[in-house]
Amino acid sequence: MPRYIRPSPQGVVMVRHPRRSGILGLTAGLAFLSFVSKFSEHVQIYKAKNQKIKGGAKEPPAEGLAVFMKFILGSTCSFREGVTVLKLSLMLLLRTVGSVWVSKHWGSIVNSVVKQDFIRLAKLVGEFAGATVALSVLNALLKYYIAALRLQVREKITLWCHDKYMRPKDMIFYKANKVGKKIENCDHQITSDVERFSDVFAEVFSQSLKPIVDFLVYSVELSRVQGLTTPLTLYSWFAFASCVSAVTLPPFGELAATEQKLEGNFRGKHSELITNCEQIAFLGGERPEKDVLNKSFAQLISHCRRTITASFNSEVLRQYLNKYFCTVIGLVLIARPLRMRSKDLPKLQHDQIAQYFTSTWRNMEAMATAIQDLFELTNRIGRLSGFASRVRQLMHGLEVRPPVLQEEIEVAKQGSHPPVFNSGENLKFDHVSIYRPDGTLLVKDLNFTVERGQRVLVTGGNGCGKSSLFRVIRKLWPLVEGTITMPPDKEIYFLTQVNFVPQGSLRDLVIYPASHAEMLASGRSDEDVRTCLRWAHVSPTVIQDGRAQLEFNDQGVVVRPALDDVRDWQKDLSPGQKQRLAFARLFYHKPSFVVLDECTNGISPDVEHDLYDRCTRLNLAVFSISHKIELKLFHDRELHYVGDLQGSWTMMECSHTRDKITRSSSTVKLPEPDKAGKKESRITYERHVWFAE
Ligand SMILES: Nc1ncnc2c1ncn2[C@@H]1O[C@H](COP(=O)(O)OP(=O)(O)OP(=O)(O)O)[C@@H](O)[C@H]1O
Repeated sequence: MPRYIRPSPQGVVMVRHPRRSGILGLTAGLAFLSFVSKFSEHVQIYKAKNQKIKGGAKEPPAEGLAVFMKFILGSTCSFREGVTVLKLSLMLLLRTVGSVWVSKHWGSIVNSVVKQDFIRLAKLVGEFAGATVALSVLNALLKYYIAALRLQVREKITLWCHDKYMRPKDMIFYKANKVGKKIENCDHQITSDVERFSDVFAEVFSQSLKPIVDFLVYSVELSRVQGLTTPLTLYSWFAFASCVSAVTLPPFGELAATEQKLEGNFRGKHSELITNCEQIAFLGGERPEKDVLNKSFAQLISHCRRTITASFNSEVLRQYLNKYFCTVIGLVLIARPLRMRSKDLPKLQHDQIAQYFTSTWRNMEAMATAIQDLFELTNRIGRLSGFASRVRQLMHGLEVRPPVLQEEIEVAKQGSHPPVFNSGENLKFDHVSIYRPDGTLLVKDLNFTVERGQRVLVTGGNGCGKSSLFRVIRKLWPLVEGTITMPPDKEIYFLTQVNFVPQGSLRDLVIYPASHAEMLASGRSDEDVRTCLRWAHVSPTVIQDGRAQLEFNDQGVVVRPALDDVRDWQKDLSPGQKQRLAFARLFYHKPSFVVLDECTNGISPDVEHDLYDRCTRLNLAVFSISHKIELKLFHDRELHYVGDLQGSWTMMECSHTRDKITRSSSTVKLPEPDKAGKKESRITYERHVWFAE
């Protein structure tokens, strides 16, 4: 029971030993904080576990927020972020000190008003006006450091992800999206999930530090003025209220993670629409595609609805217990020292009571807000742990790719043809078998050699594994069995069916992935680039008939781009022009071996033939994958995949040249037997053109 009410330079104090009470208040405050942190963590883990069990999943989450944060921030953040955190903490501390000063000053102002001491009032108001300038700067700095922390964390995590995603030679960007255990909507996770995590992290950090600091400062202040009874009563009340709210608290972490997943799916559907918009437009697919978009959006919305409904019950209780009923308790606590003081003490002046009431009420209000914010943090921390678990999964998925075809490789290692890559002049296959990432055999026991300058046509039915052979050579898929001897990676060049158009100038399109500076450093010039464009029939220079091979109409103006021109090539170039540009790039790099994977579909036969001749003149070993049998004329041998379950294949001569006439022939199956009952027909091609040496 308070024995004294005495004015002091720090305001009206109601206890005999204010300093000792303050220290006890601090200790009690720290103990309460530790309870709050353990409580939130346990509630989240318990709720998530409950949710998983209800949802039928086997495993409860093994790790809490602390482990996620240690992994994410420990792998990415550094000294710079540490300094920002320190600065932010300092600002938060200073702002709380400022708020305590405002409470006390307010008490003094009320005291002067009640006493009608206008000279003192003017002095106090003047002080208030001056000191709050510093508080304004402090608030602005606080916002600045929160934004800076958010940006820095996002920057560090995103760059870390880019480093792993685009790690040279590992091709994680391909494997994570195409092979084995994929990372779902990887693009969305790197762009959106990381951003959301950084936002919520900075928010939680700033909003958790403030209530913690406020809570401790006001605990000390209230204990010092009123004794331990007031803070302990408030702690007990809030602990009780939180236990009650926890029963209705939804698993915010799980809900936030699911929401992000559904957001990613929804965005992925829009991306698919953009990628395939032309095909869909030709097919008139608006209705089914709209259904796909709406279905994905409906899943997202219904999840969000479930989340807000789940929050409703807990919110009603929290509002009443933490906000309104708490005011009732506060009023009882504030009146208690006045009501219970000893009769023998001197009578209190009105101004003293007004000062005591104003500053204590403000402190009490501030502490109650701080405690409420601490429990409110449970929601925010829940959301943070949801985002953190997704970012952690993403980072883990980028860092550690689960092995593909491991069992098959282990078996092969015990046999006589373990998987080996050797380096050598020619491309050589010794007992090589190709498997799909799911373990299906595509080709068995390939044995042949391709020397520089030789041309091999790879044929076979759709999906029999023609392109897969080259995925293994390029190490996109693992080699399971046999030895591949090959020149260095940079000596083998791949032109794929779907043409990729890099960004940049026309020159960049040809020299990709080299930069302009690298081109100059290697002694190559723009003239080389122009020559390659001409060889590939895509030169912007008028050669004959007043037209250039590369020209297009831009709003009524004929554009023939210069090498330095940067345009939206994806839009400006037709599919055939893109394929020709890919050949210009090939001629620029002049590798020893080139794989042409159905990359001439949009090119007219005269140009196609000239491009093949050019490859021969440049002495490139050519591997062509094509269904066009007339291309046999441009190849020496044919590797044919039978497409059976045993992975059979044949290798045969496919053209011969005599008297400057090249001939090739194929036997094709007829759709139905002809009048004579023949089921097959033989087609022969001849080529009389002979290119100048
Ligand atoms: N990333 C992948 N993961 C798993 N399977 C794949 C992957 N890419 C392709 N496949 C499968 O591997 C098989 C062989 O594909 P591949 O592209 O080599 O066939 P192809 O003979 O080149 O066919 P086409 O003539 O139609 O181009 C197909 O069944 C295909 O569905």
